This record gives sequence, structure tokens and C-alpha cells, in this order.
Amino acid sequence: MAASAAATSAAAARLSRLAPRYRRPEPTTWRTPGRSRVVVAQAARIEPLFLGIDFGTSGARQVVIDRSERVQSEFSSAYSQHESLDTAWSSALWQLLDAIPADQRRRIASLAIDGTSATTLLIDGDSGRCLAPPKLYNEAQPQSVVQRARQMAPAEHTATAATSTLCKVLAWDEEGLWQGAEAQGVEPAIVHQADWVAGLLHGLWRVTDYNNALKLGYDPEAELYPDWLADQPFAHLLPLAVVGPGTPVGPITAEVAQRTGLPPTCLVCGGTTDSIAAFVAAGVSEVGEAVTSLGSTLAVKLLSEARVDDARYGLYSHRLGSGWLVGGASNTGGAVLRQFFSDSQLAELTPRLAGADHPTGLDYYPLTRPGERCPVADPNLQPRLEPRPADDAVFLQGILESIARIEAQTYRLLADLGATPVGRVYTAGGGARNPVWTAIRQRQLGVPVVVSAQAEAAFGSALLAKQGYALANPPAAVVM
Ligand SMILES: Nc1ncnc2c1ncn2[C@@H]1O[C@H](COP(=O)(O)OP(=O)(O)O)[C@@H](O)[C@H]1O
Ligand SMILES: O=C(CO)[C@H](O)[C@H](O)COP(=O)(O)O
Repeated sequence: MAASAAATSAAAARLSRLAPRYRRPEPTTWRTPGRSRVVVAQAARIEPLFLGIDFGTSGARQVVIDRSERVQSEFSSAYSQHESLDTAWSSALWQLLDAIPADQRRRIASLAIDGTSATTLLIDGDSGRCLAPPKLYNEAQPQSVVQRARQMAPAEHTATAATSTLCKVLAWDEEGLWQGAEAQGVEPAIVHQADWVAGLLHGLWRVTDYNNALKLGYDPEAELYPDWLADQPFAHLLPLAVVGPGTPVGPITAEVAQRTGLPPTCLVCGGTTDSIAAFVAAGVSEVGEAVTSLGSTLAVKLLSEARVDDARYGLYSHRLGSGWLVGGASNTGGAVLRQFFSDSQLAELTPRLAGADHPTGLDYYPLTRPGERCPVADPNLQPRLEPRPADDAVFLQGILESIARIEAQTYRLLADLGATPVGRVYTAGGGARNPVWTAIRQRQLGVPVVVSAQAEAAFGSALLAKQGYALANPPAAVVM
């Protein structure tokens, strides 16, 4: 324990030395002749822009917005299928940054990144190099590891889910991976996908946000690692700084500024998870309003007065400012659709669907492979996609209806467990573009399903970047 305590203090000392190098530009002051007033005004500056980057399952997207939150440009990049995950993610990042129009790139004042939740990396804490293949958000870990998590964490804590970040850390612990790296003089560290991508830009490898840290076991209310986690022999691997989404962290490195053309003062801010970024994008503010992310997976986020945390059903509560986002994420979703239909085939088939007034009666559980996270946490739940009708339009509607049924079941379960009942649902992700699916979902949910002006995760991260810039650049004081 002494060794790990020393390692923790050494790592903490190193991070403090790496404290965010961000220096607020000094406002310009001058004395107006003949009068005692001092007017403090910001130096004339270029109108800033804010960049949000969403690292989803199938690809990454970015949005650039201005102070009025108008979209100035956007771009997406599918991940290469022929590279390691981390290489595909870094390639996508540089492609996205290169795609920002040059006249906008030099005005990017801040950025924020969201990623898939519980996608976990074991890295060299000095260089960010991966020490093992990343473990994706939906990769369930062995039962032996789940048992260890259940022994150390509170009952039904989300960190005890087989797909949790904690279980992934315990799997590497059981394999002796971090211990082996340490024996070779490497400083191993645990980060999430969004943290790692941000590290490529600011060079800080021990920083995360309290949304991504939830499934590790971090307590976002107390803002600390609880003793049951901090006392573990691997605790020194955990992120040393846990910030709120949109909190200023530090500027990009000089090398990144040189490589990308971003200004050297471009501020990297605390990120979040993809479904929470979508929630931020939707601009939801009323308790009882919710955002369903219909991407490769189905993620549900409901603004609730009461927390709901129950790993049996894959439900947990994320903090967002002073509120609680209750929900969970199912393995069902667009990835199942993509197994059978391309996006263009979906667009072609949708007008042929019978629609909400003519249900198919098909009862599927659409999964790409065995294993479900929510509304039931069962790593062995089998996909159910039979019988397949001869008509693809009927088959497609059967899948859409079944995903809608899982979504409605999740919201009902949240209400049964004490969450504020859902009153309105916004939709994010690729599935939001399907009006027939929206009508089917509305029939199942029994509440309005509305399209928000913006519900894309990248837009939500851009709003977080704008927030971080404002925190680092408070309005100038005018002293008369
Ligand atoms: N017209 C459509 N109707 C329903 N689903 C669609 C449609 N177009 C695309 N999708 C689905 O959207 C998903 C991609 O959404 P996206 O938000 O990019 O996912 P992710 O960010 O999880 O990779 C795909 O799995 C695809 O099947
Ligand atoms: O399914 C996912 C990938 O798209 C993630 O699990 C999703 O982000 C939900 O996680 P969280 O509720 O922690 O945001």
C-alpha cells in the first residue's frame, strides 16, 4: 500500500506541476486624460468560436458555433475499420480538425469533447500510449470481476454492472497488466475515451469529468472517490483530476497548435458522455423532460428531482450542474438496423412502413449479439429477431416497434423507481431523422416526442466549450 500511496502522491505532484497552463489574456486598461475613471475593457479581439466534438460508436462529428450558438460549420468522420480503436480515434480527430475552414480554425477559442460512456483505456500516464486494447462501453467483463466489484461497491451501484469502467479496470488488474507495466518503470493510468482524445490535444493524461467517472465509482455529489474505491491497490491509476463538464482544463500544446492551426490559447474544457452531450444540446430544462439518443445504441436521459440508481436494471443518475439525469443505455438501437439495412435503404423503406396505426405484432428483442445493459442488466440476454417477414418494410417496422417498446419500458421503470414521470421526449442521434419511428415511439410512450432544433451531441459539447470559455474569460469590469 505504501508503494501505491507514494505512486499516487508522485502522480498528484506531477499533475500539479502540469496544472492547466491556461493564462487568461490580461484586459487592456488605460487612464482617460482629465478624468479619474479607469475603464477596463477587453483588448479588441477576434470574435471567438467554440468547437464541440462527439466521439460516438460508428464515427466522430464536430460542430463549430459562434457566441450566438449559430452553427458555423460541421463535419463528420467515420472510424477506420482497419486500425486499432485508439488509432482510428486519433485519425478521426485530426481529420475533423483539418476539416474546419481555415478562417474559422484560428478563431476557435475553446473546445470540449464527449465520448461513449465507460469506454476505458489503460495507458502510460506520461505519454498516453495504450498499454492494452481499449475496452468499449458495451463490453461485459467476466463474472469473476463482477463479483469483485459487487464485494467492494455499494449494492446495485452502477460500477457493479458488467460493462462498467470499474469492471474493466478490475479485468486488467486480474490480468496483472498495470502491475507489469509498473514493474517496467511505466506509470499506468486509467482514462475514458473522451479524456484520452482531450489528452491528445492538451497533453494532460490524468484528467476526466464527473459524468465519465460515474461508472468508475466516482461520487459526483460528494465530488470524490469514495473510500471503498480510493483504498483499492489500483487507486493510483485513477484520474487525478475530476472536473465538471465545461470546466476549463488547459490550452492545447504548442505542437498541436502548430499541427492544426488552432490558436495556442485554444482552451480544452471538461467533457462528458455522448448521451449527456445530446441532452445539453436539446436545451432541456424542465423536470420530466427527457432526451432519447437513438444512435448505434438507445440511451435514455430524464431530468428528475429524485435520483434512481439500480444496477439490476442498468439505471443510474448522472449529475448535470445542480440537477440529476436519470436513465441508462440499452444495447439495442441503430447498430441492429445497420446489420440489415444501410442508411439509404432505411430512407427508401421508411415511406413504405404501415406506421403507428398498423402495428406488425412482431415481438423482437433487437440486439447485435447476446448481452443487455438496460432496462435489464443481463450479459446473456439473447437477440430475438425471428420470424423475419418476407417484406423488409414489415421486418423494419417490427424492429422499430421493438426498440420503441424497450425505450418506453425504460421510462416506465424509472417512474416506478421514483423518478419524475416523463412528460416530453426529445430525440438525438441517427434515429431522430425517421418521422415514422417518431410516431411509433410516441404511441408507445404516450407523451409528445418532439424534435428539438439541436439534439446532436457535438452541438452539446460546443455549448460546454462556450461555457468553459466564459468561465475563463469573465466579462470585463467597467469602473466609472
Ligand atoms: N432513417 C433512419 N431511420 C432510423 N435509423 C437511422 C436512419 N438513418 C440512420 N439511422 C441509424 O442511425 C445510427 C447512427 O446514428 P449515430 O447517431 O451516428 O450513431 P452513433 O453516434 O452511436 O455512432 C445507425 O445505426 C443507423 O442505423
Ligand atoms: O451507449 C452508449 C454509447 O453510445 C453509452 O453507454 C451512452 O453514453 C450511455 O451512457 P451514459 O448514460 O453514461 O451517458
